[in-house]
Parts: sequence; C-alpha cells; structure tokens
Amino acid sequence: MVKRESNIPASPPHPWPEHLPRPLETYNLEVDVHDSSTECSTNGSASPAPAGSESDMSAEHGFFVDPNEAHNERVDLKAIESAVRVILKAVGEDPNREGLLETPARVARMYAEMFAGLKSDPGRHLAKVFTEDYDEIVLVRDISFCSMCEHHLLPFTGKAHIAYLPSGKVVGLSKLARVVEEVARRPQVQERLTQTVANLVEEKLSARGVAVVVESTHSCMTMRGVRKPGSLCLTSAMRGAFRDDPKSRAEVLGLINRES
Ligand SMILES: Nc1nc2c(ncn2[C@@H]2O[C@H](COP(=O)(O)OP(=O)(O)OP(=O)(O)O)[C@@H](O)[C@H]2O)c(=O)[nH]1
Ligand SMILES: [Zn+2]
Repeated sequence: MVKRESNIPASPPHPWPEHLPRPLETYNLEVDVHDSSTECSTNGSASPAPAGSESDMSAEHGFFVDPNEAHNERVDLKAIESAVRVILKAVGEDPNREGLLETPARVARMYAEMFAGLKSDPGRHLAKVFTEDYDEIVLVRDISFCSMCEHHLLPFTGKAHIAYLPSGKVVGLSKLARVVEEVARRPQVQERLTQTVANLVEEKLSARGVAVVVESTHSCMTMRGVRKPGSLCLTSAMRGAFRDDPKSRAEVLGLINRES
C-alpha cells in the first residue's frame, strides 16, 4: 500500500461545505498499486478552505474549485467503464483496438458530467437574495441547456425561459441560469425539468408568480426511432399570478415570445 499525502494543513480554518466536492488533491489517497480494483479513500482530517477564500485558489493547490458547479461523487467511473466495454463487445466492436482503448474512460467521465446534478441541491443557487422594492416581472430568456432523456439516455437540448414576480427580494440573474444548468444534469423528462425549476423559484424566492417555459429538441425523436428532425417540444409551468390571472399570464408569455 502506497500512501500519498497532500500538503494541506490537517486543521482547515473552516469546514468544507457538505454539498461540495472536495478537490482530489486535498484527499489523503491510499492507493494499492498492486490491486487492479484500486480504491481511493478519503481521510476526513484534511479539508480545504471554503470556496472563495484565498487558499482555495490555484496558486496554492494548482486549481480552483467553483462552488457553483455541480458534482456527483457517487458516480462509479470504473463500473461505467466496464459496462461500456461490454456494450462495445455486444455490438461487435473490439474494445481493445487502438481507437477504442480510452473510450470507456471517456464515456465514464462524460456520464459523470451529464449527471453531475443528480445528487445536488439546485435550490442552493437561490439562497442569496437582495432586498429590492421591485414587484414587476423579472424574466431571463433563452437559457440554453442540455439534459438527458431518461428513456433512451440521449440528449435533449434547447432553451429555458424563467420569469417571476418578486415579493420584496430579487435573486442574482445568473442564479436562475445556474438552476437550469444543474437541474438539467440529470436523467429525466422535459416535463419534470420544467416543473422542478418552477417549484424551486416559487419556493426559494417566495415569488408571487413564476412562469417557466422550456423548448427543446429530443435526440431520441430526431436521430433514431420516429426520426423527425426539427420537431420541437414545448412545456410550461405556471405558478401563482401567472397561473391564476389571465392578464399576467398573457403579459409574461408575450415577453417570452417577443422578437428580440
Ligand atoms: N413525455 C416525454 N416523453 C419523452 C421525453 N423524452 C423522450 N420521451 C418519449 O419517451 C417514449 C418512450 O417510449 P417507448 O415506447 O417506451 O420507447 P421506444 O419504443 O423507444 O419509443 P420510440 O421513441 O417511439 O421509438 C418515446 O415516445 C419518447 O419520445 C420527455 O421528455 N417527455
Ligand atoms: Zn428518449
């Protein structure tokens, strides 16, 4: 057993936020170099400083961990690699030919990225709000996203539009896009993505009204199966005033559909 230890101080100045991944360099890695099923075990004694502090920056550790980025620690990369090798063999490929040698590892990393939001809490992006005497529509339009259809594990890509009616507090505009980005990183159906985003905005901002419209193209409908390139799926979730008041609903839909 070869033990590699980082040079991070054993007693960090602050606890590392639970929902964040710990950068690999900050783990004490215990690697059995003789065992092909190598495991990395984490040692709780070494945690980095919280994001945003000076010691979180690349000068000391060689990288910066963005606390806004979702990360799914439970993804078993080795298991995905094995499964991809099985699939390659099953379709008649030779997983040992040169071009495919690194493919299982690439696919594993790709799934880790595409499903990074599976175990995270996207609502955290809406935790910081600003008191503001503004009670009209706030709309962020054309938030591009790429998610994965849970039926075929093929991407569906498109745009989300989020509007809300504040009740004394507004949120940073980028945070609405961050919620979409994180919720998208799960296997799902478009309806659930739409509702999840609407529920989060309504709950976390105590918004008087929320409108979420999502438009996307599903690869499972364009590149396979029924093969209808150009087909577009639209979903919407209306809450509060946008659901109950036809005038508010018409106003927000007008803004969402307005030509730029
Ligand atoms: N409602 C909904 N359906 C979706 C979504 N993404 C994919 N689907 C559909 O999920 C369905 C799965 O249908 P199945 O009959 O079980 O699978 P299939 O035989 O591969 O279906 P086809 O795609 O028609 O070939 C398909 O109709 C897909 O178009 C989504 O986000 N929402
Ligand atoms: Zn599909």
